[in-house]
Amino acid sequence: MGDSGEPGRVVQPAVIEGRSMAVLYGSETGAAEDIAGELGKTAERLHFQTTVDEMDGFKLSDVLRTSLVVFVTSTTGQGDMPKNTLKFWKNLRREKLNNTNCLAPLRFVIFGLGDSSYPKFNWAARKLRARLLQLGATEFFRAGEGDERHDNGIDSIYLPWYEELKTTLLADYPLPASIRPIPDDAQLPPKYPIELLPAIMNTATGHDAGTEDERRFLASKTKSAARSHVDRPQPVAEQALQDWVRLKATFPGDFARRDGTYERTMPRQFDLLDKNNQLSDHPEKYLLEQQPARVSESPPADLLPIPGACVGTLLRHDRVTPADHWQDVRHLALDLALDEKSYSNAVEFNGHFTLVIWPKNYPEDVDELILQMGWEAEADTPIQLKGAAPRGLYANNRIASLRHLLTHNLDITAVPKRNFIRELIHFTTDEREQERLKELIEPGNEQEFYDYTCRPRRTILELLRDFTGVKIPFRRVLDLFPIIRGREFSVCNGGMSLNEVNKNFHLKVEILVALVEYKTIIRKPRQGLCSRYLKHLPLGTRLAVRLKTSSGPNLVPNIAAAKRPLIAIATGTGIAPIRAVIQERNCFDNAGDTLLFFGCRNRTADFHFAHEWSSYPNVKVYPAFSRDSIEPDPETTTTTTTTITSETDSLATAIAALHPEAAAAGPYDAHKNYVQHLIRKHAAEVGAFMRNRPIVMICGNAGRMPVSVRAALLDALIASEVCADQGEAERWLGDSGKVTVWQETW
Ligand SMILES: Cc1cc2nc3c(=O)[nH]c(=O)nc-3n(C[C@H](O)[C@H](O)[C@H](O)COP(=O)(O)O)c2cc1C
Repeated sequence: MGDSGEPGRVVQPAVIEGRSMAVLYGSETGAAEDIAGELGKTAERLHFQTTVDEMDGFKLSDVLRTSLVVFVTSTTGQGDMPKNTLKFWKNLRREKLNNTNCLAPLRFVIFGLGDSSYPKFNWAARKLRARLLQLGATEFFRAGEGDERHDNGIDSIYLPWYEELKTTLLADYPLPASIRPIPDDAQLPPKYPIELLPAIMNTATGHDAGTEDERRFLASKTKSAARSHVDRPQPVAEQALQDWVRLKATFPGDFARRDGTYERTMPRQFDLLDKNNQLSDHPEKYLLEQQPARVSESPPADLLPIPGACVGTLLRHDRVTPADHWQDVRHLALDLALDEKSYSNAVEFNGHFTLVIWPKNYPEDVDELILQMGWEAEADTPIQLKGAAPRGLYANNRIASLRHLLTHNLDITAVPKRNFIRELIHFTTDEREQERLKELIEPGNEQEFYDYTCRPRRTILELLRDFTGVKIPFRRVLDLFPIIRGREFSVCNGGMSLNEVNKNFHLKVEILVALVEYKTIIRKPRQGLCSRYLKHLPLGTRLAVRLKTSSGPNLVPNIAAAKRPLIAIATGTGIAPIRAVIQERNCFDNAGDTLLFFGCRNRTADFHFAHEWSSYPNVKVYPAFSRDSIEPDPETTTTTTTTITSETDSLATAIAALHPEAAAAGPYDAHKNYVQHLIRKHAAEVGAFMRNRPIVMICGNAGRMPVSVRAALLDALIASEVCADQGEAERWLGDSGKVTVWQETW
């Protein structure tokens, strides 16, 4: 044990004059932030004085005072910079900096995170890199571009890039002969240590914790809290079996094999489930059991001090898919109480919003972690941060207790990242566990790591169950556990419907949420943290939420925009932003026509908002039911306003000429019924819209869907003779003077 009471040695990086590094990230959902955190730790081990921060937390002038800067940024929206880089980016783009060579002293490197199914792949990183070079900065190592579409996601490109970067840093920035890199078996000092405050006023009770009374009170509270952890004793036989299995395991291969066999035989993409509001269309991979996971006590309703948040009260909470449907989709409505300024900003915006919700952990999970880590004695004592709080931690400086922090702020059910596992090595004295943990993150073992973590979506809590020797010192929790991030949901209503609450400065917002629930072969059915939290939220619950304007262009800024034709293509809950935009457009007189291509499984199960479209005479719907009979029945389809037009022979011939292989199987891929097939089928109408400067929205599943939809739009442009060939069609679709394309896929 070190003198801090922690196992292992703690080594402070040396202070070496002129050796500093800033790792600056731009991140929407945390992937780039994780990578920045890992790079920051590596830099510390190489004795760089290191700062890790979002780009907007850093001034341009500070960049020049740092020896090396590593930029890590994802791309969002339609090739846009993430929100937490916009200030920095605006500064960098100032015209007066042009031709000044003002960044000549800067040595930098950049790693981008993107998704190649978007046409503007990794544009944020590319734009940033181009501007830095233009202003005279020098790249000290090659840029990297991670792609979510690769087999192991971003890691496929990132890991080799990271290893090479480390080697380059050591070679090009050698340490003085007397100083060696901090080895992996030594710990870095904590960045966000917390301390217990037994002697301060306990705000919850009003008692002075320093008095005899308070000490007794806290002691009894702690005791009962400790007792509450063991309210679910494990049957002896079950325990013995688990111990035996663990003993026999040659980890991690054995665990991974047992856990991964099933998934490995299925198509990939399992890791995509990590996204918000998303459930990829492969139910056979997660085989959700119909009985819900056991629900105990709900998370407490405390409202966190989230900047820019308002209080939302749950007005509506309906499951909109049948109980026997594989996917549980919820339609929620909240009454948001805004201040006057936020209200008028929102009303003036006219565009479409996202709602950010911060989920919480369930008390039973928190209890389990406390017991497992042996934190019973400290769990209910007030705590205080010793220094600055990590970004995104929305808590008062003086926090009610460790239990409170674990419930409201720390994501104890996240999928463990490599960095987390690396740190755990310091906190077990069991050599076999240390070996297993090391093996898991060793270069070359990426597949094992994926099979053990991402693919079965094993949670941190479950990992700690497998490594019972790990005891994390409570002072380190903020350094180890990820912070619970707000989850963003596309608001699915707009226009007049926002004002249905009828109270001053209140807005009614609705969201459509596909609950992320599935079962892998390891133990229990899984639910995303937010899905589990939302699923059991009773009406009337008050939540701290943030209403954000969506990234990218506002699609309905004025009447002229509302009059433009709209080609909307959605799958599943991707209908959410489209419904909002249709409602917003139809607040204006003579709003333009809409062609809506909507893909789902069944007319009766997940044709979301089907009954609503008939109230808009300017909206024509073409539904693609992938699991119903191949061709929608014209009779019943017209009742939902869709008129199936019979296509001309010449159009069919034109499509067949473009895709002879499909034509051989029958016209318009007759064996399939996805949105892209309907776009081709109705190419004449699509073409007519294309001639009139339409807005094109593509929303829903990421991956193949947007790529196939774009290919179908190109085909439609050619088949309808708007464009002569593929090249012209591509230029047409890429020309913002002819068409505005807006994509939101996840
Ligand atoms: C709404 C949305 C828009 C996106 N737009 C792009 C894009 O235009 N180009 C791209 O390469 N990747 C795009 N992506 C993919 C992200 O850059 C990628 O998933 C990245 O790993 C996210 O990192 P983050 O969690 O740090 O934001 C988009 C993702 C989402 C959810």
